Amino acid sequence: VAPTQTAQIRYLTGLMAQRLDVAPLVAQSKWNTGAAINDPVREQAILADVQKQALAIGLDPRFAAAFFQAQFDAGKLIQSQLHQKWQLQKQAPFSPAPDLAKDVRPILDSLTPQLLIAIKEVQANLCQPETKRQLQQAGALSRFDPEVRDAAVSILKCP
Ligand SMILES: C=C(O[C@@H]1C=C(C(=O)O)C=C[C@H]1O)C(=O)O
Repeated sequence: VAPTQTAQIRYLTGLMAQRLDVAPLVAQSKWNTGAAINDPVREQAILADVQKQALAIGLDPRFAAAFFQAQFDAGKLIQSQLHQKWQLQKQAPFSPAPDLAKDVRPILDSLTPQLLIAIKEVQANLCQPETKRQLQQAGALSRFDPEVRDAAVSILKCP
């Protein structure tokens, strides 16, 4: 396996992990405000932006959108698991709680252009036999549970 390919997969999965790490903050702020975990309006706004940015860097906008939808789904799984746990524990509101609009969404948005560059690099290698294994065994994603990992990674496959 070319070292550059390994480095590209590490870069991508590192960014995916950074994005998933934001999900507990989203879950906390939504726990406090009672806002729904699923926010289709926000998702559509991100996807519109993602498609525009993808076009600008010569990446297939449909692939970019499908990738981000998978990352939303993985993040929402983390949020649902946490809300379920907090319900059982009768968790009190978090204090201090992160503000979704001011503190949390800017982190997600700042990762978007980096993720787009990273998936553009990896997309070219999706049909190489080692890529699948490297994606599934990526160290950066190993701390998420298999369901979450699968939701995030399975979109990255040979077409
Ligand atoms: C992260 C949020 O929650 C959900 C997950 C999203 C994401 O991963 O970007 C976007 C919208 C929501 O469905 C949010 O509302 O900002």
